[in-house]
Amino acid sequence: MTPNPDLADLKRSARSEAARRRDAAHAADTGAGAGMLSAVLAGYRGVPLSGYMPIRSEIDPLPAMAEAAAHGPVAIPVIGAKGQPLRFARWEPDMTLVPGPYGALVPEALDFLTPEILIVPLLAFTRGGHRLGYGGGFYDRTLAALRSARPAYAIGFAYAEQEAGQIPLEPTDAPLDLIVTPREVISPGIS
Ligand SMILES: Nc1nc2c(c(=O)[nH]1)N(C=O)[C@@H](CNc1ccc(C(=O)N[C@@H](CCC(=O)O)C(=O)O)cc1)CN2
Ligand SMILES: Nc1ncnc2c1ncn2[C@@H]1O[C@H](COP(=O)(O)OP(=O)(O)OP(=O)(O)O)[C@@H](O)[C@H]1O
Repeated sequence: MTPNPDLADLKRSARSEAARRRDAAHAADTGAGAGMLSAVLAGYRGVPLSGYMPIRSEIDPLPAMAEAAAHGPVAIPVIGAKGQPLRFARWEPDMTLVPGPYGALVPEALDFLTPEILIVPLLAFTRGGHRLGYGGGFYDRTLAALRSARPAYAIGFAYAEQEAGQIPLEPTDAPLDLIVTPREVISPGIS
């Protein structure tokens, strides 16, 4: 696809503004988010789940992942190569992790699985289910690939302050099915 310089500029400035807002929310975090996420995930016990190892000021899903791991398989993302979908390696609380590309930790021993529910990190979201990430297109490619075979349920996990009125969109942006914040659970399309 021909790159669109205006859209790239818009996304770049949306990312830096969103990162500033997330940093401020992170500094004031009271830890309430993981409880909201656990309550949602309790409805899907035993379904293969992917979480993430938080980097920068991402909201921490680890307590909810640990609880889910007591009931079924949980994985974390592993970057194979730039421009390729993510892969997901089985995660257990207290397992040995090593630094992966871009600083996120990955399991030392890789046991890959296919998640059906994905807890998706983000910089900004809209109530309509649009998402802004770091610009690698990793989750967009991953959700597109997973959804070409079977439904994959994407749960955006974020601070309430990461909500944006609108996000510059590309045709390849994969929508979120649900958004969980420490304050509320948002079903895009139902307002
Ligand atoms: N915790 C966590 N783990 C994750 C992700 C994530 O978003 N959060 N990923 C989700 O994909 C993958 C890592 N992806 C990343 C992609 C890009 C950058 C990054 O630093 N990008 C540059 C800008 C690059 C550009 O604009 O071309 C930056 O933000 O400065 C970081 C992580 C896999 N693991
Ligand atoms: N399914 C796809 N197939 C091919 N290219 C894609 C796909 N999804 C995204 N891209 C490309 O990847 C690049 C980055 O996408 P985008 O800016 O939406 O990333 P992001 O959602 O912010 O990042 P991430 O998903 O890694 O957190 C864009 O140039 C986009 O066109």
